[in-house]
Amino acid sequence: MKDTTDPAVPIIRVRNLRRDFKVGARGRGRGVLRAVNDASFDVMPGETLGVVGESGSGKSTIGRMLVGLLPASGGEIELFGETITGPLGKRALARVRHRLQFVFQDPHAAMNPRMRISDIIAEPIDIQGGWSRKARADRVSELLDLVGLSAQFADRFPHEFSGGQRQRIVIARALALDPDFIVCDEAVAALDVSMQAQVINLLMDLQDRLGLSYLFIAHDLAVVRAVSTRIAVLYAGEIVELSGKSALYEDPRHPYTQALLAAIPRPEVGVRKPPIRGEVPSMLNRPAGCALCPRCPSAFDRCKTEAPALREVAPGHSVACHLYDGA
Ligand SMILES: Nc1ncnc2c1ncn2[C@@H]1O[C@H](COP(=O)(O)OP(=O)(O)OP(=O)(O)O)[C@@H](O)[C@H]1O
Repeated sequence: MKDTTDPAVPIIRVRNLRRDFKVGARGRGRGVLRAVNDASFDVMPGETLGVVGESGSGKSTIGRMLVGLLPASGGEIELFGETITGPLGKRALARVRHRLQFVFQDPHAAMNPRMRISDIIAEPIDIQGGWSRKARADRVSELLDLVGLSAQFADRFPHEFSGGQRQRIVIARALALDPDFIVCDEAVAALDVSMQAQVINLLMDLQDRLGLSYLFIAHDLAVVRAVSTRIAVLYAGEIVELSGKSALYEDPRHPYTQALLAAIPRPEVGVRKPPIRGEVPSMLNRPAGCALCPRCPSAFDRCKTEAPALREVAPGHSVACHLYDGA
Protein backbone atom coordinates (compact mmCIF):
# COMPACT_ATOMS: atom_id res chain seq x y z
CA MET A 1 0.00 0.00 0.00
CA LYS A 2 1.11 3.52 -0.72
CA ASP A 3 1.47 6.11 2.01
CA THR A 4 -1.09 8.84 1.92
CA THR A 5 0.79 11.53 0.09
CA ASP A 6 0.68 15.11 1.26
CA PRO A 7 0.50 17.24 -1.91
CA ALA A 8 2.76 19.83 -0.27
CA VAL A 9 5.58 17.37 0.53
CA PRO A 10 7.98 16.43 -2.27
CA ILE A 11 8.13 12.80 -3.31
CA ILE A 12 11.73 13.35 -4.33
CA ARG A 13 13.97 16.03 -2.85
CA VAL A 14 17.41 16.46 -4.41
CA ARG A 15 20.06 18.72 -2.91
CA ASN A 16 23.50 19.53 -4.35
CA LEU A 17 23.64 16.25 -6.25
CA ARG A 18 26.98 15.52 -7.88
CA ARG A 19 28.42 12.69 -9.95
CA ASP A 20 32.06 12.41 -10.98
CA PHE A 21 33.52 9.80 -13.32
CA LYS A 22 37.24 9.03 -13.35
CA VAL A 23 38.19 8.85 -17.01
CA GLY A 24 41.25 8.35 -19.23
CA ALA A 25 43.95 5.74 -19.55
CA ARG A 26 46.50 5.37 -16.79
CA GLY A 27 49.14 8.06 -17.02
CA ARG A 28 47.61 10.09 -19.84
CA GLY A 29 44.52 12.17 -20.18
CA ARG A 30 43.31 11.13 -16.76
CA GLY A 31 40.91 13.33 -14.98
CA VAL A 32 37.59 13.72 -13.29
CA LEU A 33 34.57 14.25 -15.46
CA ARG A 34 31.87 16.03 -13.48
CA ALA A 35 28.73 14.73 -15.22
CA VAL A 36 26.34 16.36 -12.73
CA ASN A 37 27.26 19.37 -10.63
CA ASP A 38 25.31 20.74 -7.67
CA ALA A 39 21.81 19.85 -8.89
CA SER A 40 18.93 20.69 -6.54
CA PHE A 41 15.23 20.21 -7.25
CA ASP A 42 12.02 18.68 -5.90
CA VAL A 43 9.44 16.50 -7.58
CA MET A 44 5.98 16.97 -6.08
CA PRO A 45 3.25 14.28 -5.89
CA GLY A 46 1.46 13.84 -9.19
CA GLU A 47 3.72 16.17 -11.16
CA THR A 48 6.08 15.67 -14.07
CA LEU A 49 9.44 17.38 -13.96
CA GLY A 50 10.79 17.55 -17.50
CA VAL A 51 14.59 17.53 -17.92
CA VAL A 52 16.00 18.86 -21.19
CA GLY A 53 19.51 19.48 -22.47
CA GLU A 54 21.90 18.57 -25.26
CA SER A 55 23.46 15.13 -25.52
CA GLY A 56 25.98 14.61 -22.72
CA SER A 57 24.49 17.28 -20.44
CA GLY A 58 23.96 14.76 -17.62
CA LYS A 59 20.24 13.95 -17.97
CA SER A 60 20.57 10.17 -17.78
CA THR A 61 23.14 10.39 -15.00
CA ILE A 62 20.62 12.29 -12.85
CA GLY A 63 17.88 9.77 -13.70
CA ARG A 64 20.07 6.80 -12.87
CA MET A 65 21.09 8.28 -9.52
CA LEU A 66 17.45 8.93 -8.60
CA VAL A 67 16.43 5.30 -9.03
CA GLY A 68 19.56 3.96 -7.34
CA LEU A 69 21.23 2.55 -10.47
CA LEU A 70 24.25 4.78 -9.96
CA PRO A 71 25.67 6.05 -6.66
CA ALA A 72 26.02 9.80 -6.19
CA SER A 73 29.48 11.28 -5.60
CA GLY A 74 27.99 13.95 -3.36
CA GLY A 75 24.77 15.60 -2.31
CA GLU A 76 21.56 14.07 -1.13
CA ILE A 77 18.41 12.43 -2.48
CA GLU A 78 15.37 12.01 -0.23
CA LEU A 79 12.33 9.90 -1.02
CA PHE A 80 9.36 10.88 1.18
CA GLY A 81 11.82 12.56 3.55
CA GLU A 82 14.08 9.50 3.85
CA THR A 83 17.68 9.82 2.65
CA ILE A 84 18.50 7.21 0.01
CA THR A 85 22.05 8.36 -0.83
CA GLY A 86 25.26 7.56 1.04
CA PRO A 87 26.18 4.44 3.08
CA LEU A 88 23.12 4.67 5.34
CA GLY A 89 21.00 5.19 2.26
CA LYS A 90 21.73 1.70 0.94
CA ARG A 91 19.42 0.09 3.47
CA ALA A 92 16.79 2.77 2.95
CA LEU A 93 17.04 2.31 -0.81
CA ALA A 94 16.53 -1.46 -0.49
CA ARG A 95 13.39 -0.77 1.54
CA VAL A 96 11.91 1.76 -0.88
CA ARG A 97 13.32 0.36 -4.13
CA HIS A 98 9.91 -0.76 -5.45
CA ARG A 99 8.57 2.79 -5.15
CA LEU A 100 11.04 4.06 -7.76
CA GLN A 101 11.01 2.69 -11.28
CA PHE A 102 12.40 3.60 -14.68
CA VAL A 103 11.49 3.34 -18.35
CA PHE A 104 14.34 3.67 -20.83
CA GLN A 105 14.49 4.59 -24.49
CA ASP A 106 14.96 1.26 -26.20
CA PRO A 107 12.26 -1.25 -25.28
CA HIS A 108 13.95 -3.84 -27.47
CA ALA A 109 17.16 -3.73 -25.47
CA ALA A 110 15.19 -3.70 -22.21
CA MET A 111 13.64 -7.12 -22.87
CA ASN A 112 15.07 -10.59 -23.10
CA PRO A 113 13.82 -11.85 -26.51
CA ARG A 114 13.50 -15.40 -25.16
CA MET A 115 11.20 -14.44 -22.29
CA ARG A 116 7.41 -14.43 -22.54
CA ILE A 117 5.67 -11.10 -21.98
CA SER A 118 4.11 -12.38 -18.73
CA ASP A 119 7.58 -13.17 -17.34
CA ILE A 120 9.00 -9.83 -18.49
CA ILE A 121 6.19 -7.90 -16.82
CA ALA A 122 6.39 -10.04 -13.67
CA GLU A 123 10.19 -9.59 -13.24
CA PRO A 124 9.84 -7.07 -10.36
CA ILE A 125 7.20 -9.33 -8.74
CA ASP A 126 9.54 -12.33 -8.97
CA ILE A 127 12.42 -10.33 -7.50
CA GLN A 128 10.23 -9.16 -4.64
CA GLY A 129 8.94 -12.71 -4.04
CA GLY A 130 6.06 -13.89 -1.88
CA TRP A 131 3.37 -13.79 -4.59
CA SER A 132 1.15 -16.83 -5.27
CA ARG A 133 0.96 -18.06 -8.89
CA LYS A 134 -2.61 -16.84 -9.13
CA ALA A 135 -1.88 -13.40 -7.67
CA ARG A 136 1.07 -13.06 -10.07
CA ALA A 137 -1.01 -14.07 -13.12
CA ASP A 138 -3.88 -11.77 -12.07
CA ARG A 139 -1.47 -8.87 -11.63
CA VAL A 140 0.04 -9.45 -15.10
CA SER A 141 -3.46 -9.41 -16.67
CA GLU A 142 -4.32 -6.26 -14.75
CA LEU A 143 -1.08 -4.58 -15.89
CA LEU A 144 -1.61 -5.51 -19.54
CA ASP A 145 -5.09 -4.01 -19.30
CA LEU A 146 -3.72 -0.85 -17.65
CA VAL A 147 -1.38 -0.21 -20.58
CA GLY A 148 -4.04 -0.97 -23.19
CA LEU A 149 -2.91 -4.46 -24.25
CA SER A 150 -4.99 -7.64 -24.27
CA ALA A 151 -4.38 -10.19 -21.51
CA GLN A 152 -4.17 -12.78 -24.33
CA PHE A 153 -0.74 -11.37 -25.19
CA ALA A 154 0.77 -12.72 -21.96
CA ASP A 155 2.24 -15.86 -23.54
CA ARG A 156 3.76 -14.16 -26.57
CA PHE A 157 7.38 -13.09 -27.13
CA PRO A 158 8.76 -9.55 -27.66
CA HIS A 159 9.39 -9.94 -31.41
CA GLU A 160 5.63 -10.33 -31.94
CA PHE A 161 5.05 -6.70 -30.95
CA SER A 162 5.54 -3.28 -32.54
CA GLY A 163 7.88 -0.68 -31.01
CA GLY A 164 4.96 1.15 -29.39
CA GLN A 165 3.53 -2.07 -27.95
CA ARG A 166 6.94 -3.03 -26.60
CA GLN A 167 7.19 0.32 -24.84
CA ARG A 168 3.76 -0.37 -23.29
CA ILE A 169 5.10 -3.70 -22.01
CA VAL A 170 8.11 -1.96 -20.45
CA ILE A 171 5.72 0.53 -18.82
CA ALA A 172 3.59 -2.36 -17.48
CA ARG A 173 6.72 -3.87 -15.93
CA ALA A 174 7.59 -0.52 -14.31
CA LEU A 175 4.07 -0.41 -12.80
CA ALA A 176 4.15 -3.98 -11.45
CA LEU A 177 4.89 -3.05 -7.83
CA ASP A 178 2.70 0.06 -7.77
CA PRO A 179 5.49 2.68 -7.70
CA ASP A 180 5.12 6.36 -6.77
CA PHE A 181 7.81 7.75 -9.03
CA ILE A 182 9.05 6.77 -12.50
CA VAL A 183 12.07 8.08 -14.37
CA CYS A 184 11.22 8.08 -18.09
CA ASP A 185 14.56 8.44 -19.89
CA GLU A 186 13.94 9.28 -23.55
CA ALA A 187 10.97 6.93 -23.21
CA VAL A 188 9.44 7.85 -26.57
CA ALA A 189 12.57 8.88 -28.50
CA ALA A 190 12.79 5.63 -30.48
CA LEU A 191 9.16 5.82 -31.67
CA ASP A 192 7.66 7.55 -34.68
CA VAL A 193 5.58 10.67 -34.06
CA SER A 194 2.14 9.03 -33.93
CA MET A 195 3.40 6.27 -31.60
CA GLN A 196 5.06 8.93 -29.46
CA ALA A 197 1.73 10.68 -29.02
CA GLN A 198 0.01 7.43 -28.04
CA VAL A 199 2.62 6.49 -25.45
CA ILE A 200 2.66 10.04 -24.04
CA ASN A 201 -1.14 9.93 -23.70
CA LEU A 202 -0.85 6.58 -21.95
CA LEU A 203 1.76 7.93 -19.51
CA MET A 204 -0.43 10.96 -18.73
CA ASP A 205 -3.54 8.81 -18.31
CA LEU A 206 -1.65 6.48 -15.93
CA GLN A 207 -0.43 9.50 -13.99
CA ASP A 208 -4.03 10.66 -13.43
CA ARG A 209 -5.32 7.22 -12.54
CA LEU A 210 -2.45 6.10 -10.31
CA GLY A 211 -1.21 9.43 -8.91
CA LEU A 212 2.28 8.88 -10.34
CA SER A 213 5.12 11.41 -10.44
CA TYR A 214 7.56 11.41 -13.32
CA LEU A 215 11.01 12.70 -14.10
CA PHE A 216 10.70 12.94 -17.87
CA ILE A 217 14.05 13.17 -19.65
CA ALA A 218 14.08 14.21 -23.31
CA HIS A 219 16.11 16.25 -25.77
CA ASP A 220 12.93 17.11 -27.70
CA LEU A 221 11.43 20.34 -26.32
CA ALA A 222 8.05 19.69 -27.92
CA VAL A 223 7.73 16.33 -26.15
CA VAL A 224 8.82 17.81 -22.83
CA ARG A 225 6.31 20.61 -23.22
CA ALA A 226 3.47 18.15 -23.79
CA VAL A 227 4.06 16.15 -20.61
CA SER A 228 5.69 18.42 -18.03
CA THR A 229 4.36 20.44 -15.12
CA ARG A 230 7.77 22.03 -14.51
CA ILE A 231 10.99 21.91 -16.50
CA ALA A 232 14.69 21.84 -15.62
CA VAL A 233 17.12 22.89 -18.36
CA LEU A 234 20.50 21.23 -18.03
CA TYR A 235 23.75 22.50 -19.50
CA ALA A 236 27.10 20.76 -18.99
CA GLY A 237 25.82 18.92 -15.91
CA GLU A 238 24.22 21.93 -14.23
CA ILE A 239 20.64 23.12 -13.96
CA VAL A 240 20.67 26.56 -15.60
CA GLU A 241 16.93 27.22 -15.47
CA LEU A 242 14.08 25.66 -13.48
CA SER A 243 10.50 26.82 -13.68
CA GLY A 244 6.87 26.05 -14.38
CA LYS A 245 6.18 25.03 -17.95
CA SER A 246 4.44 28.18 -19.15
CA ALA A 247 7.05 30.54 -17.66
CA LEU A 248 9.82 28.56 -19.31
CA TYR A 249 8.29 28.60 -22.76
CA GLU A 250 6.79 32.10 -22.62
CA ASP A 251 9.43 33.93 -20.59
CA PRO A 252 12.73 32.01 -20.84
CA ARG A 253 15.47 33.89 -18.98
CA HIS A 254 18.69 31.96 -19.46
CA PRO A 255 20.52 32.63 -22.75
CA TYR A 256 20.84 28.87 -23.26
CA THR A 257 17.10 28.24 -22.79
CA GLN A 258 16.36 31.15 -25.13
CA ALA A 259 18.65 29.62 -27.76
CA LEU A 260 17.12 26.15 -27.36
CA LEU A 261 13.62 27.55 -27.82
CA ALA A 262 14.61 29.72 -30.77
CA ALA A 263 15.88 26.60 -32.50
CA ILE A 264 12.60 24.64 -32.35
CA PRO A 265 11.53 24.06 -35.95
CA ARG A 266 8.26 25.80 -36.78
CA PRO A 267 6.44 24.90 -39.99
CA GLU A 268 5.52 28.52 -40.73
CA VAL A 269 9.15 29.67 -40.45
CA GLY A 270 10.87 26.62 -41.93
CA VAL A 271 14.13 25.21 -40.61
CA ARG A 272 15.47 27.44 -37.88
CA LYS A 273 19.03 28.20 -36.83
CA PRO A 274 21.03 25.68 -34.75
CA PRO A 275 20.48 26.10 -31.00
CA ILE A 276 23.66 27.96 -30.21
CA ARG A 277 27.06 28.21 -31.87
CA GLY A 278 29.91 26.05 -30.60
CA GLU A 279 29.96 22.83 -28.62
CA VAL A 280 29.23 21.74 -25.09
CA PRO A 281 32.50 22.23 -23.16
CA SER A 282 34.47 19.29 -21.84
CA MET A 283 33.20 18.38 -18.43
CA LEU A 284 36.66 17.08 -17.63
CA ASN A 285 38.50 19.37 -15.24
CA ARG A 286 35.89 22.08 -15.64
CA PRO A 287 37.16 25.64 -15.93
CA ALA A 288 36.16 28.39 -13.52
CA GLY A 289 33.29 30.62 -14.50
CA CYS A 290 30.03 29.91 -16.30
CA ALA A 291 30.17 26.78 -18.50
CA LEU A 292 28.16 28.54 -21.23
CA CYS A 293 30.51 31.57 -21.34
CA PRO A 294 32.44 30.65 -24.55
CA ARG A 295 29.15 30.21 -26.46
CA CYS A 296 27.03 32.88 -24.78
CA PRO A 297 26.03 35.97 -26.78
CA SER A 298 25.48 37.93 -23.54
CA ALA A 299 28.68 36.95 -21.66
CA PHE A 300 30.70 39.61 -19.84
CA ASP A 301 33.93 39.58 -17.79
CA ARG A 302 32.50 38.13 -14.61
CA CYS A 303 31.13 35.11 -16.49
CA LYS A 304 34.73 34.02 -17.25
CA THR A 305 35.78 33.80 -13.62
CA GLU A 306 32.74 33.15 -11.47
CA ALA A 307 30.14 30.39 -11.82
CA PRO A 308 26.61 31.77 -11.35
CA ALA A 309 24.41 30.13 -8.71
CA LEU A 310 20.84 29.08 -9.42
CA ARG A 311 18.65 31.77 -7.87
CA GLU A 312 14.98 32.66 -7.93
CA VAL A 313 14.16 35.53 -10.31
CA ALA A 314 10.37 35.22 -10.00
CA PRO A 315 8.22 32.96 -7.80
CA GLY A 316 9.01 29.37 -8.76
CA HIS A 317 11.38 30.48 -11.54
CA SER A 318 15.12 30.07 -10.97
CA VAL A 319 18.02 30.91 -13.26
CA ALA A 320 21.80 30.47 -12.99
CA CYS A 321 23.10 33.50 -14.89
CA HIS A 322 24.97 36.68 -13.88
CA LEU A 323 22.57 38.74 -16.01
CA TYR A 324 20.05 38.34 -13.18
CA ASP A 325 22.37 38.92 -10.21
CA GLY A 326 20.63 42.15 -9.32
CA ALA A 327 17.10 40.76 -9.93
N1 LIG B 1 30.06 5.38 -16.90
C1 LIG B 1 30.58 6.51 -17.34
N2 LIG B 1 31.93 6.69 -17.37
C2 LIG B 1 32.46 7.85 -17.80
N3 LIG B 1 31.74 8.90 -18.26
C3 LIG B 1 30.40 8.77 -18.25
C4 LIG B 1 29.76 7.58 -17.80
N4 LIG B 1 28.41 7.75 -17.92
C5 LIG B 1 28.22 8.99 -18.43
N5 LIG B 1 29.43 9.60 -18.62
C6 LIG B 1 29.63 10.95 -19.14
O1 LIG B 1 28.84 11.84 -18.36
C7 LIG B 1 28.33 12.89 -19.17
C8 LIG B 1 26.83 12.93 -19.04
O2 LIG B 1 26.28 11.77 -19.66
P1 LIG B 1 24.71 11.46 -19.69
O3 LIG B 1 24.53 10.14 -20.36
O4 LIG B 1 24.15 11.63 -18.32
O5 LIG B 1 24.18 12.63 -20.62
P2 LIG B 1 22.77 12.78 -21.34
O6 LIG B 1 22.39 14.22 -21.21
O7 LIG B 1 21.81 11.78 -20.80
O8 LIG B 1 23.12 12.46 -22.85
P3 LIG B 1 22.26 11.71 -23.99
O9 LIG B 1 21.12 12.65 -24.32
O10 LIG B 1 23.23 11.56 -25.11
O11 LIG B 1 21.79 10.41 -23.38
C9 LIG B 1 28.83 12.61 -20.60
O12 LIG B 1 29.98 13.38 -20.81
C10 LIG B 1 29.14 11.14 -20.57
O13 LIG B 1 30.15 10.82 -21.49
